[in-house]
Amino acid sequence: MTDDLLWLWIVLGVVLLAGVGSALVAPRLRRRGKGDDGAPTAVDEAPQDTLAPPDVAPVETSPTAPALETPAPVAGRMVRLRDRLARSGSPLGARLLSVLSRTDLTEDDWDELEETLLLADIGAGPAGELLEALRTRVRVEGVREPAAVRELLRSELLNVVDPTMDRTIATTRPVVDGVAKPAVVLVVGVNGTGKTTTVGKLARVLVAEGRTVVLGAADTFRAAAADQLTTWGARVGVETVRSDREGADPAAVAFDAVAKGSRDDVDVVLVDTAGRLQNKAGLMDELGKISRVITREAPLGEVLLVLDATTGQNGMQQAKVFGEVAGVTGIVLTKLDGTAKGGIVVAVQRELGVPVKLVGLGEGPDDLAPFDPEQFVDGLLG
Ligand SMILES: Nc1nc2c(ncn2[C@@H]2O[C@H](COP(=O)(O)OP(=O)(O)OP(=O)(O)O)[C@@H](O)[C@H]2O)c(=O)[nH]1
Repeated sequence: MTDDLLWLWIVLGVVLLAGVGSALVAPRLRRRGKGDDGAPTAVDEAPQDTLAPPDVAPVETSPTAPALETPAPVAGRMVRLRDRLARSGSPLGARLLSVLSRTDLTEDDWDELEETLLLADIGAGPAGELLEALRTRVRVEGVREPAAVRELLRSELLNVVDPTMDRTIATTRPVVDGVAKPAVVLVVGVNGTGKTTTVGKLARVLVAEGRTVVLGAADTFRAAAADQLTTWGARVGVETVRSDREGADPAAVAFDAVAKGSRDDVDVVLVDTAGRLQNKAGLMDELGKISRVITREAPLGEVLLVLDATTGQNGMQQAKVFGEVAGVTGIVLTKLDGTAKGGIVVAVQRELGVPVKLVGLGEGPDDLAPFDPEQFVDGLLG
């Protein structure tokens, strides 16, 4: 009886093994050659790697993170602007100096000076003040020496640029109810002036100074703007908060960015916005909502208005609208490398009553400098 049972088990085992073996071998044969009817199967035509056994896991190729860049030091960047202004075709200062150095200045000479100033976009008000001051000093001091004339012009130009204005960017962290919040900087302006680029460059300036930063891509009008900003941030290890939906609520993105900045305990949150609003009421609504929503999470430390220096007086009207609706606290004058008309610095400060704090000097990642009136005037004088 026991022997019979043993044989039964052996026979069952052999049958089972034969079944499993053929089940494994048959598909392999089909893969290698033909189907049952000898015709090539769909599997034959498939690329070889699709036949890998399921227990071989696909290799995860995570995208290689870009190597982090080290932003250039901030000190000395203005020197580059000074040199560029000085080398530009016909520096404002050189023309002013050539007229001022004439003996016995006539009314025609003064008219020529005025015209030169107006052509440099300095604006009628500041031009009048500058000429008045120069007339008085030339009459009283009777300056003739080229070096003395230069010094006289330098000090009067410096006066109209106003070295007393506070040009620091408010990036000191505010403390609310005993908790340190990130300093929030909102960047506004007409589209194409260089807002996104400026936010990216400013992030690099802050990183160069050892600050931690989060970016908010609240320019939801153009999906590419968020991509552009994300790339700027990634290059220096800075995260960007964005919405994947084009046309998403910019205030919601701004809020999320500031909330993330608070959670991550970062020093500064920079928020980029869109500038494509059709009318003043729409602009006021959108920027008003962004500011209100941000301040629920942290105080708004700075509102920077980005202006394109090459648009000269034409950009002033738009600048004024932004100035009225956005509570601007500082100006970023971009593309100063593309104009010899440095006078716009003076005009825009006068029109808006706020200082130029940063200037754009080119398309390079570190072509943004804290504005320095003395270096600027030296550049104008050539
Ligand atoms: N030469 C020069 N070009 C600049 C400067 N700043 C920005 N640009 C260029 O200006 C162009 C527009 O810049 P963006 O930063 O995209 O402008 P934006 O205001 O964000 O534009 P929207 O997103 O359309 O609202 C880009 O080609 C920048 O490289 C600067 O200081 N000098």
